[in-house]
Amino acid sequence: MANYDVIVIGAGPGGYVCAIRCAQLGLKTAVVEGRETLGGTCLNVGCIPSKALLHASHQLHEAEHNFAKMGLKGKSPSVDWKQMLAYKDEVIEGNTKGIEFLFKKNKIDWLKGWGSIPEAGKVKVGDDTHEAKNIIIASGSEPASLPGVEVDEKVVVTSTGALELGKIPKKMVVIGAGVIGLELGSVYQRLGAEVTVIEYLDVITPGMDGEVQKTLQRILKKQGLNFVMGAAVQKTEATKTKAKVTYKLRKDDSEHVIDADTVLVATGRRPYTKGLGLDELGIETTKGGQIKVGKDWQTSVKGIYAIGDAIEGPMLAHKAEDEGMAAAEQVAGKHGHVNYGVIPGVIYTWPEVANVGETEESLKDQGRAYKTGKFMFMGNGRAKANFAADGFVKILADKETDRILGAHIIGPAAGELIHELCVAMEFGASAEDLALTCHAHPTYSEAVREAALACGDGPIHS
Ligand SMILES: Cc1cc2nc3c(=O)[nH]c(=O)nc-3n(C[C@H](O)[C@H](O)[C@H](O)COP(=O)(O)OP(=O)(O)OC[C@H]3O[C@@H](n4cnc5c(N)ncnc54)[C@H](O)[C@@H]3O)c2cc1C
Ligand SMILES: NC(=O)c1ccc[n+]([C@@H]2O[C@H](COP(=O)([O-])OP(=O)(O)OC[C@H]3O[C@@H](n4cnc5c(N)ncnc54)[C@H](O)[C@@H]3O)[C@@H](O)[C@H]2O)c1
Repeated sequence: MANYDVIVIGAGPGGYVCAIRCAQLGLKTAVVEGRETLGGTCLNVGCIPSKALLHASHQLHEAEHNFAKMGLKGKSPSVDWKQMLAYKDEVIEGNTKGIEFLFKKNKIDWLKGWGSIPEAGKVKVGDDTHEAKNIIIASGSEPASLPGVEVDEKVVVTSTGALELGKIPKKMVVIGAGVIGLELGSVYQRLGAEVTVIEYLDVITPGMDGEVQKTLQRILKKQGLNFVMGAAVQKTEATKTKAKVTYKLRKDDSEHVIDADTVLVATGRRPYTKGLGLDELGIETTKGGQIKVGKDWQTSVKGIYAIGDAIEGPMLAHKAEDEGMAAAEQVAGKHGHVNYGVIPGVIYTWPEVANVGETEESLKDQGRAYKTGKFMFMGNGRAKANFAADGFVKILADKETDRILGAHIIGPAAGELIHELCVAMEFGASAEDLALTCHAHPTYSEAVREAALACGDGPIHS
């Protein structure tokens, strides 16, 4: 069979980006993918379809809540669920076909099927064994399971099933107030479902800045999402059309039961490495099943690398992409680099939430002296005009040097605004550097500048 410089296993954002960079660097490259389409979890059942449904349902929310205020009167649109799903599928197809085009353009072979690694330097796909000087595992992740909860992807679903429900449920229970639970919970709440989110902890979106957690939960509650906090789900019992969810409140151990048409299990994801032959190869993994890698993304076996959701770190598409590019550069004899301190996270609810770097909590834990510059979107003219004045920008800077250490945004276009702060942090900028940069008016970005001003002598509009 063919000989390659590199075979990448998995065509998600980690794998396909890695393969394109390998090809750009002159390496003969193939990608093994078992799915029918390229793009992995992100393009097929993750980032892209969920954002399509968030976009569509947000338009409905705007029509129902804000159009009349602007003088746009008349009946709000009704929901044609089949058409909404068709739109979502078209978006997926456009994106996955786009990766096929990029593979052809970069002369990357797609080896169709599920791959395994019989020994270093060899990848088996079906009956064929291919040789490769380097192998990069980018096999991604799958939804974590929950004891007592049996997923049928019809009534009790993971995010995958939730992206193609037969109909909009009247009552939905979401287990887990993490990113998936809040994004997809918001979709169905906007489309008319009564959504209850059951969360084990006392806060939503663990790990995020505490003030943002509280603000987001308050806003989502106001939009109509119900929360049961500090509750451990014990079991689900499903028929063909309904389910009962039993949970225990941690504070008093009392047991409660709630009914739903659909139960979304969104309690995290775990690495997917089934069938690769890791144990036989002696590739070391963590207790959580992540493949262990060194600073160059090489595993414990020489010539075999791993990236993306299959290794440690945040399970995010852009983190996987960055590792894909860096690993490709390592393989090509260059110096790949990922700055793990500047990986943004975005939750695509309305308002959006975005963060990068340290939180107040992590800085306190480190005992590091910091200052906070905060600006409410209420003082931003563009946000007020667009009914988007909920939320704030918060910048955390070193108390002595003024260097930006982290930023937290809840508000309109937070997922775009955060990148100004990422670039600033990459360049080692101070809050004053941002505060002295002219920002166009009227833009949401002015709120970022005002937060930077708040780290110094104070913002203008509050
Ligand atoms: C509902 C949802 C929404 C999300 N939204 C976002 C978001 O908005 N932003 C964000 O940054 N992240 C988001 N994520 C997370 C994001 O999808 C992942 O972090 C990202 O896809 C990881 O990329 P990856 O390349 O490591 O793996 P994956 O995308 O999981 O791709 C791995 C690929 O490898 C293939 N594969 C596995 N084993 C083999 C094998 N042995 N042989 C052949 N092929 C194999 C799989 O079929 C799969 O296609 C979301 C996830 C979900 C579930
Ligand atoms: N916008 C984005 O970037 C985006 C969107 C979707 C998914 N993702 C990625 O996908 C991954 C998985 O997302 P997720 O939302 O499933 O996981 P998550 O880790 O974000 O959240 C899981 C939540 O479930 C809770 N939980 C765990 N066990 C529970 C139980 N028994 N009962 C009640 N609650 C329980 C946790 O406390 C946590 O709040 C995340 O790592 C995320 O980064 C990212």
